[in-house]
Amino acid sequence: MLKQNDVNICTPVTGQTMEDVTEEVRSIVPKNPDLFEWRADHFRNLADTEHVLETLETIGEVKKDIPLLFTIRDQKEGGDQTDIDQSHKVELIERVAANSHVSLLDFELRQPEEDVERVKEAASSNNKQLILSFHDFDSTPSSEEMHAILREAEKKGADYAKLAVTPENKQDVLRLLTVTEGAKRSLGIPVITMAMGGLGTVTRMFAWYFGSVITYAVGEHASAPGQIPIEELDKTIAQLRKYQ
Ligand SMILES: O=C1C[C@@](O)(C(=O)O)C[C@@H](O)[C@@H]1O
Repeated sequence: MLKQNDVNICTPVTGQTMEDVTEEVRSIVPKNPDLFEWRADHFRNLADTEHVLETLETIGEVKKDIPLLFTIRDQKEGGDQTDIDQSHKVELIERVAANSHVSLLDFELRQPEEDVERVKEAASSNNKQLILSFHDFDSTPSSEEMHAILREAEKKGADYAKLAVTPENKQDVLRLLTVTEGAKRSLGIPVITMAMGGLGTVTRMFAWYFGSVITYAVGEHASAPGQIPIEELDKTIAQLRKYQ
């Protein structure tokens, strides 16, 4: 599964069709990510559950033994528009949770309480891990709020607490890193943090050093602002590792 107490590089997959998604995974495999994220909100045919499950099979055939994270990102938190409503989304996640190719699910902390509960139940009854995440595409909340968000994810039963923010200046970037370091010491679950956009790129390279266990990198296509290609991230991480 994922490396604990160490960084895992995750490459999102954003294709719109079964063919695109499968080809994307196939071409990223040689780049050796630690994890794939299927950002299924970009998929054009989510309403057809059987087609989604079939696509998981084709991903399974090409992804080697690299774990797969399944995410349908809400539009309010940076996702694409989908062809399904909220209740269909939760039902689909429940079906996906039972699929053997999927190891982890990502769901937003700010989704309706009963839906978070259902996704949590789907994850634990299928032995899958759950990331509860929070994205702020406008700003960086106060340090107290960021701590509270990560703690809330733990309280709601997440296996990983994730926080993505948008910095307006370098102080915001430093606060995110400080919160990461503090949360790593005080929470009982691992944290995943990043500051988005160019100002935050340093967190994609180095937040792991402060305790974040996943960093998202471009395999073929970016899924959020500020991600850098996996080949370059690999070198940067290796460089710090060598001398730390
Ligand atoms: O939540 C995250 C983190 C992310 O938003 C990022 O900023 O790298 C990228 C998304 O694909 C992923 O689901």
